[in-house]
Amino acid sequence: MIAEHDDGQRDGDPVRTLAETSQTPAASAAGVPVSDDAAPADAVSSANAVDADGVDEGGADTADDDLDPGLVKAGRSLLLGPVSFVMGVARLTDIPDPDLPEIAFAGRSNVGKSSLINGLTERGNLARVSNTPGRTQQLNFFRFGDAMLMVDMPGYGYAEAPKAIVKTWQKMVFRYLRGRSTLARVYVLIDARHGVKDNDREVFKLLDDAAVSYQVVMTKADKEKAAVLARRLKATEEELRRHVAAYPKVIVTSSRKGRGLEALRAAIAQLLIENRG
Ligand SMILES: Nc1nc2c(ncn2[C@@H]2O[C@H](COP(=O)(O)OP(=O)(O)OP(=O)(O)O)[C@@H](O)[C@H]2O)c(=O)[nH]1
Ligand SMILES: [Mg+2]
Repeated sequence: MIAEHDDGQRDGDPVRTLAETSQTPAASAAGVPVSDDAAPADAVSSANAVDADGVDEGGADTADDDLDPGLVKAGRSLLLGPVSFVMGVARLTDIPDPDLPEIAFAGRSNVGKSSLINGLTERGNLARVSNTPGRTQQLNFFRFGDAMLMVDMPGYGYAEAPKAIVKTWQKMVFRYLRGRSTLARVYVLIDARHGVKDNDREVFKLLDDAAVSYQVVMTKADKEKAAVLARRLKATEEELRRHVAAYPKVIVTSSRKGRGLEALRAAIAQLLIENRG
């Protein structure tokens, strides 16, 4: 039985404004609300300590408490503020003008990209989620005020769709990652149960070669025991040290349990602050 939310974006949908919160609009023209005491990058990643007591039992990561409050506030204001679906793109010639900083969520099919976007924005149906690998088949662009664009990407690797179609969209994913001038960071999602696979390594190499900054986010942490997760986290961070464009710290998340979302929001806010220079 395939469970999916079917009220997300559609091919060729008109621009669609989604639920707007009462929060301060994310973006003054400059982007993110800034705290004068913004913490260094490492403060954000310190939220990733793995709990010692087994599979995540739910609730936000307790280490979220260690985050810089200014960045957390900026991250919440940005990600929980107004967001609109801009368009779904099947051909690179159709993508929106590169007039805002952009972040993209990449990863193997079914790793949890669309779910993470819904978790980060607390909009259950912003991005389409499915048990079937290969649900997202276009580059889906979301706009956060005047602050940034976010892209939900089709997955790479195995997908339950005709081979020729999968090949076309995966080619587009790789070309987009290589050639988008406004791409501020790619979040490469890795399933906590599976760790880094060879097709993830291909993406790491592509991003290294293209000098596109990227950070690994582990997903579905609720599905893995804490001890295994801790080992996998260490191994992944060790592997990333060999990659020039990789951010050294991994953020551990569970969209299902809300874990790590505050840390990721704060990291995105910090990125935009840095990007603004
Ligand atoms: N247990 C658990 N399941 C999750 C989590 N995040 C996503 N899932 C499930 O994983 C499946 C795939 O999620 P999606 O968000 O559609 O994954 P995706 O990477 O966007 O997939 P494609 O678009 O097909 O590449 C769905 O059944 C989700 O409910 C999580 O944090 N924990
Ligand atoms: Mg998806």
